[in-house]
Amino acid sequence: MPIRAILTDIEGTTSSISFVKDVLFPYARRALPGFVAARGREPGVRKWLDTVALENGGACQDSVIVEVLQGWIDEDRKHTALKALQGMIWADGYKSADFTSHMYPDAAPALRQWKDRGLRLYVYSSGSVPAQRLLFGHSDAGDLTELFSGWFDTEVGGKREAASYARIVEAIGLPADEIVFLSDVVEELDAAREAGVGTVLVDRLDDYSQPREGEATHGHARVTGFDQIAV
Ligand SMILES: CSCCC(=O)C(=O)COP(=O)(O)O
Ligand SMILES: [Mg+2]
Repeated sequence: MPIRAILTDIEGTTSSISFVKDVLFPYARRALPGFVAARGREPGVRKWLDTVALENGGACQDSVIVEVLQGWIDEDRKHTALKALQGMIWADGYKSADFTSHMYPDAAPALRQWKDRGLRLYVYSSGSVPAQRLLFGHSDAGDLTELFSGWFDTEVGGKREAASYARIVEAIGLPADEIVFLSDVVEELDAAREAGVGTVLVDRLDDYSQPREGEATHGHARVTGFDQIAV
């Protein structure tokens, strides 16, 4: 079956886990109290703060919501409300050039080559769609946003649920077996495979001290960089 689209994860796949954990998360954690104080009344922000409050028993002070969110950052919770708020906070960091996003050296050349060959490229990450656009728009390899035909976050569903990939397949409008999903997380690849999508485990040795080999790959094709992916 010819491959006509690539769907890629971000953290641990195009970009290092340490960039997300050591740069993005601490930035959001530090900026959160000021962000909520300054913008907490904006409807687009309030909606997510209220979602967090509801999950913590209902109405509570903003200072409590901030503490809950900071706890979630520490736990690396992939909660849609947290991810939406993080994306808004990171916008300031990228705009003021506090950081650019990490791209593995093999990622941007491969994405460009696949695009030039006529493949359609999509992103599926736990990071919100605005955060994904920021990350690819301010990467070490320049602005890569134009390469992508679509963006998906957890509003489509969790990354370990087959139904999310079925929805993405529907949105892309190609047969599932003409799409390949790239990720560092085996459970995400299992869910994609259940939906009929092709899978490649991107096993970044800088991110994972133990290579996932043999049974640990759950039978997914395994590469250590995008330059090893033949499509
Ligand atoms: C794109 S925003 C930064 C990454 C992030 O917050 C995150 O949770 C990434 O998870 P992924 O699904 O890309 O592994
Ligand atoms: Mg990942």
